[in-house]
Amino acid sequence: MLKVFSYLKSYKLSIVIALSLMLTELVVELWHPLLMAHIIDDGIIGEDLSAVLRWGGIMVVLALIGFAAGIVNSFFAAHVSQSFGFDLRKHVFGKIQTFSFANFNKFPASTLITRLTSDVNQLQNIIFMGLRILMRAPLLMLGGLVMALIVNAKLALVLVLVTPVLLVFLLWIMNKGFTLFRLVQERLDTTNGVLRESLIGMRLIKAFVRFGHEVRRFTKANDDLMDRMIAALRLVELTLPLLLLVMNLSILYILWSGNRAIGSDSAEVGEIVAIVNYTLRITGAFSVVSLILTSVSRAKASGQRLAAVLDTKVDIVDSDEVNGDLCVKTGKLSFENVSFCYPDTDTPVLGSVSFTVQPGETLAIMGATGAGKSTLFQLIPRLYDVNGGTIKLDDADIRYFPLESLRMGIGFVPQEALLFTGTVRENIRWGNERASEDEMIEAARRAQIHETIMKLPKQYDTVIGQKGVNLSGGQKQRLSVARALIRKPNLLLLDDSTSALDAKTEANLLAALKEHQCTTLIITQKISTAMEADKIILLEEGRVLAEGGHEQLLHSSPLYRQIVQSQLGEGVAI
Ligand SMILES: Nc1ncnc2c1ncn2[C@@H]1O[C@H](COP(=O)(O)OP(=O)(O)OP(=O)(O)O)[C@@H](O)[C@H]1O
Repeated sequence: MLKVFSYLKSYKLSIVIALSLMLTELVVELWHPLLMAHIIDDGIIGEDLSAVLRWGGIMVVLALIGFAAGIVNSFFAAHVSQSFGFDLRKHVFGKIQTFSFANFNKFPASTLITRLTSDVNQLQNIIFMGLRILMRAPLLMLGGLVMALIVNAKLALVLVLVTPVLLVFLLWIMNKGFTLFRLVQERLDTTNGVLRESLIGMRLIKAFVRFGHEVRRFTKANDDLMDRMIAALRLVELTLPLLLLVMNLSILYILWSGNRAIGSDSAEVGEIVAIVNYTLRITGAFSVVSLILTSVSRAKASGQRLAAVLDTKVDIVDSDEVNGDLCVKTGKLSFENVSFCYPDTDTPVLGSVSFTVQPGETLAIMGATGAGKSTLFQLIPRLYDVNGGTIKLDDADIRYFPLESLRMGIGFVPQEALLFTGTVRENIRWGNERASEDEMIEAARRAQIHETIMKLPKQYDTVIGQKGVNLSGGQKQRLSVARALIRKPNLLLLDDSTSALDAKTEANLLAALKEHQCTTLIITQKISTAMEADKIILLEEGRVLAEGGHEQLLHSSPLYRQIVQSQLGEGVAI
């Protein structure tokens, strides 16, 4: 939690200025009842007009000073809170970029969005209020109490008894509220999650006419959020009427005992007016605290949620034995007895997988759905670490490579062709921003997408909608391939990335990849693609069932033969 607030350090001077101005306002506020007492006792009861004018004049000057201090304080409070929010969002976002997939399992996208938006906002609000009014409230209570005791200790005794009890009560409510508001933020995560899924899956929802179902799902999440919010608000809303009741009873007691004190000449009218005035200010301070109690409790819950993100241990980082000089050079890849199961699960997805791909070779990986093909790919750029065995690149354990240079040397085209909002140019150059225009066109040509791009309304400047909505599946796949090729990787991983291409385009793409001698691993379900590879491995339930060239497997693997015959017909010559 302290880590979250450490981002305030950069604004020490502004905070000191804001707090000094807040103190100025406070002093002015505490001075007022004393001046009022002088006006009543010296001026009105003593029938001295000059005393009224003198004390009244001082009162006006002080009020102007307080007013100016309040305005400048607001400027500084706004500057500090907004800058703090900016820094916090930046750092949390930066931290999320370093997360491994195991970390993402703990923090799904919807909760990270809520934390980066709503939770940061809660903290910003509380910092603004803290510098503006919140910190003033306890000081006003303490100052009011001390001043009332100075004016007439006997009459102010009731305040000494009541104020600490109310403070303890407020702290108790704050603590309870914190637990309730943490639940509110969790429900907000769920609501955001449902909303996000519905918006992303809008085409599917319309096609399946599942509009009613989605509305019901959202309404349930929304209802849940409302219920939690009402429960939390009910608790904090109870505090203000209770505080006002106790403080008003105290004022009645002060007036009653003050009346008796005047009778016995142990107090003056001005003193009673001053003490009542201080009691009203203490009541005001309590009201402020109780009104922003919601924000305090919410901010505490939000602070903890953001601290949880910042304190998360990233489990895939450079190892202690990292060799800073290593980078992917030849693209030779070997798996040696690799086994793996996903974090928090105990079912092995890969077991004792071994194979080698020589530099410039193409390896096709085939296997039934769920066999572990995509998982195998994810281990190569260390999106997950192996549980057993070793993966070697250029004959060195991938754990000895600096993570960044390992990933920079690999061109990865995931199963789902994910594009970003922006132009075609921006999407291809996303793979390598330093690439020249010619290099970008070269990558597009190799990916067999250049001709298609030239037919688009603004060619490379054509804007692609969110997630590439205005492109076909095959166009998206080829753009993703171009984005990987612009890096000029020595190792290319294509996860079923040519599935939507027609046979001719696919053959051209594979031929273009071969020309550049980059080691290529390609997951595919199509025999026509696998036949183009130098070597094929058949994966079944996380194990290598067969390995070899097309002809070799036709003779040695009944399963491969079966796949070939199912795709190319029974009459294939063996
Ligand atoms: N993030 C994950 N957490 C836990 N288990 C997972 C995760 N991702 C995949 N799995 C499991 O690992 C197994 C292998 O999945 P993988 O995606 O590697 O298969 P695949 O061979 O690529 O399948 P497909 O051809 O359908 O893409 C499956 O049983 C799947 O349920």
